[in-house]
Amino acid sequence: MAINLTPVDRAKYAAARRAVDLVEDGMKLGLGTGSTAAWMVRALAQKVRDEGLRLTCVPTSARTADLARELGLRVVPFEDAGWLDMTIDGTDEFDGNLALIKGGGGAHLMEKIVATASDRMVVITDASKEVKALGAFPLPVEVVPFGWQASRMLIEELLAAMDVMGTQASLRMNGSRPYITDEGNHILDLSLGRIGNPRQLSLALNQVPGVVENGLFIDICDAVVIGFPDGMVELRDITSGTVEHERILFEDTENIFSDV
Ligand SMILES: O=C(CO)[C@H](O)[C@H](O)COP(=O)(O)O
Repeated sequence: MAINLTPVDRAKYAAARRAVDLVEDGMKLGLGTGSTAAWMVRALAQKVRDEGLRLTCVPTSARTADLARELGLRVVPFEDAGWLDMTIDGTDEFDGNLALIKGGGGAHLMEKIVATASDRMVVITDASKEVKALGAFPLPVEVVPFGWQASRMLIEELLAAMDVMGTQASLRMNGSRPYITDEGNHILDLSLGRIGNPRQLSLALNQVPGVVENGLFIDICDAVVIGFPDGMVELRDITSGTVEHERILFEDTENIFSDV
């Protein structure tokens, strides 16, 4: 079968494949959300088929749960899983300390809960998402629908006193209606340009009444796998301080690509 993926998808798939190599029999795994995480779910399902692994999977969104079940992975409710061994997820941005902006796919609340309840969070990404300073990607903030306008005003007031370049908070839309998260909330996307102090901003945002969670992941991610279109991957582990390079071969991927 001819494999006809975009270069970005090849990069995402390569990263996903390398991350799945970290999965061992018996693990309890958090499954992220987004297009890169979907590659990981496909690669994981293939590994389970090939090696007969027994895994327990906790998805971070209804979308991921549907895909994982469809591909035969064992999905359980988070409350039944307990502490997880590892979460593998995508990101919208990451910096040199592996601080992240997530939530472009609207799932950062569940993603943050699941990742922080895991021994390790491994992020999978293509190289375009690495930044010197976080903030070019609009920062998602999940807010409860009740009084979201008041939360927005308070957030914009707060941003004026923070080390950021922009202060605009836009309600995320789904066509002509506000976007609704899996938890029934809205999302405000903050156009910040550059975030001088992500930790301070994250703490301050979560103090605003109505804010459920923001998309900054600070000191949560342990390792990043960066994929490239030619199959090269770089695995940077911040806990061990190691950097590894490897090439993923695409030849054995027909089963995965055939369901895309
Ligand atoms: O945070 C997320 C969803 O809430 C995603 O991980 C992030 O948006 C990256 O998505 P993609 O892999 O499609 O680029």
